[in-house]
Amino acid sequence: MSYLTLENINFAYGKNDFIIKNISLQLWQEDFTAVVGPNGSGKTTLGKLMAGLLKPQSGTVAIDGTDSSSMSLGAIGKKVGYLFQNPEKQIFAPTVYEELTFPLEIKGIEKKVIEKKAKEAMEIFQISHLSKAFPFTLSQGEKQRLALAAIFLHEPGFFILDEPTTGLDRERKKVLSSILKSLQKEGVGMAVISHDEAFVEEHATRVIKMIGGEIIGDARKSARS
Ligand SMILES: Nc1ncnc2c1ncn2[C@@H]1O[C@H](COP(=O)(O)OP(=O)(O)OP(=O)(O)O)[C@@H](O)[C@H]1O
Repeated sequence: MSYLTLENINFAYGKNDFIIKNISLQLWQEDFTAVVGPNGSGKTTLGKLMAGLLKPQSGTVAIDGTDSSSMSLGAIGKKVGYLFQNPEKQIFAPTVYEELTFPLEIKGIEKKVIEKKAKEAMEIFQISHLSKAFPFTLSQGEKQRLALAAIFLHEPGFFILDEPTTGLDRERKKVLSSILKSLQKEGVGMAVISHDEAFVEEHATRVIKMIGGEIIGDARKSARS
């Protein structure tokens, strides 16, 4: 079964023209899907619709078999993690450690379990040495790995990443690439909005091309396993 299923989606910001025009799309966890296309073609908007952050004027988005219009944002967050183009948008706490532990505390999870989970996430995302740092002083790559670690703690089955390589040097890109590869090995689905052709070439098993709010290409590079 596809993990994300969009059917006849139309979306406009307020009273403006439609930005997304009658898109139907199925995304599978087994794929690493890249969404490409020129600036303004609607990639970010489509990503936010997939993640339930925007609601379409018409059409449906089903997440893991459930119509997302009947799901709370919290319930959606457990299924789909969304990395914003600017990771600063999703960082709130005074330290890296608290950024990771706070959402779990609100959930009422036991302190020892929280500590273990946060430590594990910091190791995976290579930010253990920054545990006590103020998140806003981190580099772009570190902020991004922190945002990814925070998403990871919700254990979503699918990640949607908006331009994840922007502002990363070659080394940081390598770190990100290996993290995404190991997440995918564990069965987490990936959809990446990207202008980075080398990154898309390296990772994507499927490439969706958008122009003017429509899908004009959908090519699979390797068989879905
Ligand atoms: N909050 C908003 N309110 C009104 N219009 C918006 C808003 N966000 C985006 N748009 C418009 O929607 C269109 C599609 O934008 P979107 O960001 O989805 O495209 P994109 O393909 O991701 O572009 P880029 O590659 O530049 O990030 C653009 O014309 C943009 O100006």
